[in-house]
Amino acid sequence: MADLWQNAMDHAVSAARHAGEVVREALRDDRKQTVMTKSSSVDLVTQTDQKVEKLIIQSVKEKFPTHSFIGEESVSAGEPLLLTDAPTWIIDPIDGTTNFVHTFPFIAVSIGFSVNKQMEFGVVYSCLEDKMYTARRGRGAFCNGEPLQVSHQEDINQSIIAAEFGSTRDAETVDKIFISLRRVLSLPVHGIRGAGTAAINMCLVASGCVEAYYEIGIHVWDVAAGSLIVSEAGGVLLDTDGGPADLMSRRIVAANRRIIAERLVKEIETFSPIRDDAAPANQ
Ligand SMILES: O=P(O)(O)O[C@H]1[C@H](O)[C@@H](O)[C@H](O)[C@H](O)[C@@H]1O
Ligand SMILES: [Mg+2]
Ligand SMILES: [Mg+2]
Repeated sequence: MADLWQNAMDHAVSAARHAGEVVREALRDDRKQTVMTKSSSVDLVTQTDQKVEKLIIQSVKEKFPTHSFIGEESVSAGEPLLLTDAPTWIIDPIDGTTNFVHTFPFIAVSIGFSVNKQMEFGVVYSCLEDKMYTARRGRGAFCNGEPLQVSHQEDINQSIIAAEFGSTRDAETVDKIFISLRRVLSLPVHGIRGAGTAAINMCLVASGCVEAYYEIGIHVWDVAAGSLIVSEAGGVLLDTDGGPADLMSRRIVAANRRIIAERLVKEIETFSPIRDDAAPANQ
């Protein structure tokens, strides 16, 4: 049977690689980046985020004019965040913008692709590591062409967990984040790490470098591509309440094994940010 989406995935890989060149070029350009803010004073965006997203979307439209898009910076500029059954490109042009602004070396271009609301492929390009993570539904996950396999560890006390502080800094949210961190650290676990980008955290789960990653506050574009890379590497995805993963819920647990995911969920002080598919406030 002809593989309908391989051509689209090949385009996603070349678009992500080109986007990575634009990111590296911007880092080499010593003219000061204009840094803007979105939902909070620490939720950063730059002209490079916006430029990269436009480049990716334009290149896709030329080849796949009927496809739909959910792009982080397009949504921020007012485009609807609507996931339909249509072939949809779910794009985070720079995942790890704070890292980009500070040249902290974990910066990803994340491109997920869904049809009938099911991920068909995911591409995450770690620009400074030159690592191209890819997954095609039912066909495994890879990094630069090498197969990926999650960790075999089933004891959370022998695990490293990835977590992030996010960009919401109100006292109530910060308290909940620290309650979870304290509980997880005190299990104890071997360590807690954070790359500063959800997409790369998920690729670290898929690579077997960390046993699990969790976060509350992310968006669908942060995790769409990484979710397929994790599951195709043999991993498990849950919501932070222990239910099935829901890419629009703004909550994610990605783990190597269900036993690790479910043990982790017991320690997470979960809460519910406004969903990505919630009706706009002014309706
Ligand atoms: O805004 P970008 O695209 O950099 O995405 C990151 C979020 O900004 C962080 O709050 C969040 O904690 C994650 O790091 C996420 O990847
Ligand atoms: Mg992001
Ligand atoms: Mg981003």
